[in-house]
Amino acid sequence: MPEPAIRARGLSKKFGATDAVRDVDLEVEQGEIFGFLGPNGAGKTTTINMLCTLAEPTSGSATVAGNDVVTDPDRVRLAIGLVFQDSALDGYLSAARNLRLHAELYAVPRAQRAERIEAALRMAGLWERRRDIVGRFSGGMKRRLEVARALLHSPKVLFLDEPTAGLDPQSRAAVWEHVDRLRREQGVTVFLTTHYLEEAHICDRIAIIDHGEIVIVDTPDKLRASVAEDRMQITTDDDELARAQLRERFGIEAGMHDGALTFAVADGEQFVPRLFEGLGVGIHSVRVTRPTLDDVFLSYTGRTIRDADAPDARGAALRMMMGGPR
Ligand SMILES: Nc1ncnc2c1ncn2[C@@H]1O[C@H](COP(=O)(O)OP(=O)(O)OP(=O)(O)O)[C@@H](O)[C@H]1O
Repeated sequence: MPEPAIRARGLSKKFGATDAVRDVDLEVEQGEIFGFLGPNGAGKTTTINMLCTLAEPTSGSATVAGNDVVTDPDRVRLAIGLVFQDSALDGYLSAARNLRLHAELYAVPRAQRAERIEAALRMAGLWERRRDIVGRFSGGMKRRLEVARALLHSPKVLFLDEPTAGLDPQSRAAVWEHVDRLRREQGVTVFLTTHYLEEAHICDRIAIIDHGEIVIVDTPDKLRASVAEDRMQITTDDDELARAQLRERFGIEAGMHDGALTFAVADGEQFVPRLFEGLGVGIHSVRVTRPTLDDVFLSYTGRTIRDADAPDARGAALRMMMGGPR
């Protein structure tokens, strides 16, 4: 087995009496896209900061690309790329100049700089705009440039903290496409946090963290399957007969909703061929709806991610009702 890209054992951080991160155990494989989900104050940034050597653990240990974050922080820093919520680009400089500065800072060998910068700009779709001042870029372009910059020194692990926060849907999609390509073409391990659950599908696995503790880790599919069954809606030649057949042949109780026979099964997609084979009634249409990651988040944390994050009074009231942090 290759060494995991990230390994944490009992990783904990206290701020005074606050347990920001409690006893986190994690293993992220090389080349994996790993998502870290949790409401505000759950401990995501503190965990990332410890893994990136920006904060020291109170107890426990972690390695990144095989290097210990406490005893070998310099090697960890060389092995990682960082993209945080706040832009660290210089808006007065051109895209290419921003990358050149970073390459110098990370001592990318002089002979390789021009080539790497060109490759990074092309990958980010910004080669044509390389001479433009970054201050004039859209939010999405800046974020793609930041990801490109974070990869210039060929890190093994890329940390992205809310890389799509505040971007419009089109720019968000472009950032994810970029991240996905990086993984496919360069095998980079990606550790990311996001508030947009619908975007967490890009992840191979997701960890849900709440009150500083990891609640569950699994693939998006398995997480969805763990909280609810798929919902199926079918229309047929004879819905009453189909309903009786579903009960008799499959042991399923179906109801009529919105003009369709509706029922729940564990794996809708696999059930479709069985349905066609065994129902014995002509089927006109089949619709399979899977539980969403919002359902998963609600089930494991007792809150929806948006309620939990809402800065308004309604969000605060909800959190109080649910016993969460205010
Ligand atoms: N420097 C600090 N001093 C004191 N408490 C802190 C500090 N940093 C974080 N905390 C506390 O630790 C807990 C975890 O915070 P953290 O920023 O890691 O959460 P998060 O999940 O990243 O939230 P967000 O989505 O808002 O970034 C919170 O209760 C926060 O108030």
